[in-house]
Amino acid sequence: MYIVFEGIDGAGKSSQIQLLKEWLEENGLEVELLVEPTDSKVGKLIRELLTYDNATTEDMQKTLGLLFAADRMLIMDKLNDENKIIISDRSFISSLAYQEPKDWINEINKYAKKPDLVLLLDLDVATSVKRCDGEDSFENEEFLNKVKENYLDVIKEFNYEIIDANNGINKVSSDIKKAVASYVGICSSQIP
Ligand SMILES: Nc1ncnc2c1ncn2[C@@H]1O[C@H](COP(=O)(O)OP(=O)(O)O)[C@@H](O)[C@H]1O
Ligand SMILES: Cc1cn([C@H]2C[C@H](O)[C@@H](COP(=O)(O)OP(=O)(O)O)O2)c(=O)[nH]c1=O
Repeated sequence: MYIVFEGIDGAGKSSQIQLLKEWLEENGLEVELLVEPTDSKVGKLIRELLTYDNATTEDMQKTLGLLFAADRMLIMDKLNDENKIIISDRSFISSLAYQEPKDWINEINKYAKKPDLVLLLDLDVATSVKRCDGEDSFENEEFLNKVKENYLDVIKEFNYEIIDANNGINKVSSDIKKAVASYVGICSSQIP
């Protein structure tokens, strides 16, 4: 099963993925974690470009779109293991939310595997900017407002759950577990 966490910067994806992994493993399930951008040479180049002031320009966004698409192709083989639950921090859905135009992003990602479940951590943009260190040029209210709008549009094409990420960490984790339970055969009555 391929579960993907999506959301704007600082939504709580990394924190929640760790809590979900622990819970799934306590329930006897094998879990593997992935993250995009990856730690490949392509991923490292992406992270460097994200710190450049021109990262949000149309030309650079097209370059980033191609680099993100290439970077995720490097891990596509890991997504076919049906004996594990693969949880990824981001996917090509991030490209649909952050980059554009949408039809081109879909085309260059047409070989990317579609997630079985997308968990969209929906956070207020002002809170996101407060939580982030401002290193990436994307971490500004104007850009992230557009990203948040894009997420709520593109997500409808997938099997998804929207999680209110403005709550405390334990409440968010409980909501995520309740959303995931039926997909992985765990009884949700056990979830506090
Ligand atoms: N529910 C929450 N309430 C308050 N702070 C949170 C919450 N979830 C995460 N944080 C904090 O916000 C920051 C970003 O969290 P992180 O899990 O790294 O988000 P992401 O992976 O989406 O960027 C971290 O400092 C983390 O401790
Ligand atoms: C995977 C992906 C990430 N991104 C952006 C989202 C983040 O701003 C940045 C990833 O940096 P990261 O530090 O991982 O941010 P976060 O903790 O919020 O995930 O790259 C895209 O623009 N397109 C993509 O396809």
